Amino acid sequence: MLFKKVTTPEVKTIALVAHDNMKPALIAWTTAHADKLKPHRLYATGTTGSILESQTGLSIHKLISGPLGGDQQIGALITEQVIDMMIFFWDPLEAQPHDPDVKALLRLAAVWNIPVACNVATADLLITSKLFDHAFEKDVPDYQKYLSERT
Ligand SMILES: O=C(CO)COP(=O)(O)O
Repeated sequence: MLFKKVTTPEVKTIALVAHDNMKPALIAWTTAHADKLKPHRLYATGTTGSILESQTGLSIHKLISGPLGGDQQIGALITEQVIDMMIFFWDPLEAQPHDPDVKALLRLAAVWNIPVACNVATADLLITSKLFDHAFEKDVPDYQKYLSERT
């Protein structure tokens, strides 16, 4: 795969997602960091977004609920390079009906070099990074080159 440099902007688009048993942890984390999150554009799967909005007062663009396709919507936004960062507290102790979608979302986040936090410790590291509020460069797949070499 050929890669190219892109700049992740200062104001980021951040996806927030949590499975049901992990929602309390995401609510607590989002509440604790609401001031730092507020300047950024926030997206979430349906239930997570509705709860976070009502509990934190943050404005959140809500997608479909995860089991009904929300994980796939976030994955699609990653391939369109809309999402810059993802906080996804998936449940390591309970199988989900949409496990294939969860795996697909995590795979696309890896393909597109998205910073992802799957637990509170990593989320804390990301949000306290000096790059959280600054632009930074990263490598992503160079789709135009990929296409031109295959056609
Ligand atoms: O299932 C999810 C992620 O896989 C989250 O979906 P909800 O936010 O709708 O609960």
